[in-house]
Amino acid sequence: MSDPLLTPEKLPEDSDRALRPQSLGEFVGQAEARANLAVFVESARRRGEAMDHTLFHGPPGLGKTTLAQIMARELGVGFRMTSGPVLAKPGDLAAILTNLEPRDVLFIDEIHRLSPVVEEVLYPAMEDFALDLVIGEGPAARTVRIDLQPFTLVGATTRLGLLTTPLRDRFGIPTRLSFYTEDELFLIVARGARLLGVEADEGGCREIARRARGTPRIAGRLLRRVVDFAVVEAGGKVSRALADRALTRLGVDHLGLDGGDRRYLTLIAENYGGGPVGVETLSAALSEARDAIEEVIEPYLLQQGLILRTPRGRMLGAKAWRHLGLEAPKGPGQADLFEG
Ligand SMILES: Nc1ncnc2c1ncn2[C@@H]1O[C@H](COP(=O)(O)OP(=O)(O)OP(=O)(O)O)[C@@H](O)[C@H]1O
Ligand SMILES: [Mg+2]
Repeated sequence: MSDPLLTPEKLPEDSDRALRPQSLGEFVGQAEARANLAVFVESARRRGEAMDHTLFHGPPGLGKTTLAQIMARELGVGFRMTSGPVLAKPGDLAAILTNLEPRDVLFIDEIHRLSPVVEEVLYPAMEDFALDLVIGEGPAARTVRIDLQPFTLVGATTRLGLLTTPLRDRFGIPTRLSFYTEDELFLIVARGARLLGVEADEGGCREIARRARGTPRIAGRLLRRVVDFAVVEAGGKVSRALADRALTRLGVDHLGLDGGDRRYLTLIAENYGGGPVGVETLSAALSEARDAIEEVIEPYLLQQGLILRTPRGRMLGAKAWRHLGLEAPKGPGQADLFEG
């Protein structure tokens, strides 16, 4: 990614632990998902059964991992964590599954990156809490079924569309996470400042929230950087003026866009007349992986109406032209047909 400050992807130095909410009650936003999960958790507890398999999907940094951990804690069960790319062989997954305690939560991050042979192991495990092992080879080979403890699989993915249908269908509770509102991010920033022991006024917290790209992970990261400026230049106090100055110096504009976002928008405006232009073309021109463009850059720009997805490619919305301070070209097929 072009700008490590604004990427919603997890970076090594994110010491998430301090700011990570520990219970559903502490978790801000995603009201619908939270309310539903509270019911499913309570029901599973009362019945003394494993909660149904749950799939979290949505852009990076919105709280998928956090919610999975909270679920285990609220269910009062163990939490095991792995990820699609880490599970190379069927045996890797089988080893984890056979070691689960009853009703444990097994969290598989990036579940869209499971290899097909590993995914095969998951089907009977999810459906019947069983493993089908093949013993022997050739005509003598036979399948032996091993029972597993009942467990809850929690999957997370930034790319729902890349999940196979059989896998997707085995999740009883699919849950979509969406970008946070400014008010929700305000609460998250204010809580973060409290936990970090920093003096931050309402205007300061709101300025950070407004520029956090709808994403709690970015809100936390911007807060830490603004606090650095506050400590060195403002006696440790985060005010609106200090936050504005710090964020502007960090290249984060008033919509929360960073250099990479602006490069993307400017490219479409200046080289492709506002589009439509295909994502492969953009990927080549920006030297960014197509996945990064689709998973990290575009979701927020789409949500903000800065770009539009059409069958022929991406187009700039009227708001993007205004934001770049450029005149939208007139004529059919241009952005003003898609006033957004
Ligand atoms: N609702 C929330 N309230 C407060 N902080 C939150 C909330 N959701 C997420 N966070 C914080 O944002 C950061 C990112 O959350 P998390 O790691 O759960 O995101 P994710 O969706 O799993 O991201 P990825 O797709 O990259 O794995 C964490 O530091 C967490 O503390
Ligand atoms: Mg995660």
